[in-house]
Amino acid sequence: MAMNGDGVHGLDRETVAPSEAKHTNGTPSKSKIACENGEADIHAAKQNGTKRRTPTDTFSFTAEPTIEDIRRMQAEFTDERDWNQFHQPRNLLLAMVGEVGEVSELFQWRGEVTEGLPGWTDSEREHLAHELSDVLIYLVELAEKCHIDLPQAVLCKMALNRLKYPASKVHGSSKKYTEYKD
Ligand SMILES: Nc1ccn([C@H]2C[C@H](O)[C@@H](COP(=O)(O)OP(=O)(O)OP(=O)(O)O)O2)c(=O)n1
Repeated sequence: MAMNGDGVHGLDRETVAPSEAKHTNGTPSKSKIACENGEADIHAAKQNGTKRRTPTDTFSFTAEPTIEDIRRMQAEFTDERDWNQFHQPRNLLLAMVGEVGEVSELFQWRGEVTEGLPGWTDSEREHLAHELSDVLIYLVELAEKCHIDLPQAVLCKMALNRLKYPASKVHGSSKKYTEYKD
């Protein structure tokens, strides 16, 4: 039986970056504070997110289904087929990686592809939409089966990314954070 929302525990944020979770004096670490501020970040992103791009660059998603909606729909799909018995974390991981391979196949041998995929046919776009959806569906179910609250984990990880890559420091550079000297 697939888990309902009650069975999915929230992410223990201290497991996201265990080595950084607390300073030795017991005060919360920067990363823990960053994770806790994630909720505020989402509102700021909603207000500022599209301002930095020109109108021709903007593309946005519809609001639904949410990640939780996707988790629930996939749980119903597997329950109806008695497939939960096959959907352990490792199998889901392998299935997801297989679907990532199918996405890669669509880009294979095309050379660089620019944003918006100019030149792709409707059928190629539809195929890509299907394969990307397969990846997302398996990713969401994998997170569920690992008891990772994916939306909260994403908020937390983005907050950590902002700490690791301050815009003022890395603007316009694609260097890995380990390449910065200070
Ligand atoms: N045991 C399974 C089999 C399928 N699916 C669901 C999740 C994916 O969204 C989709 C994957 O189906 P396929 O394995 O048939 O893969 P494709 O749809 O990519 O078909 P193909 O490999 O022919 O492109 O169906 C699932 O949850 N569990």
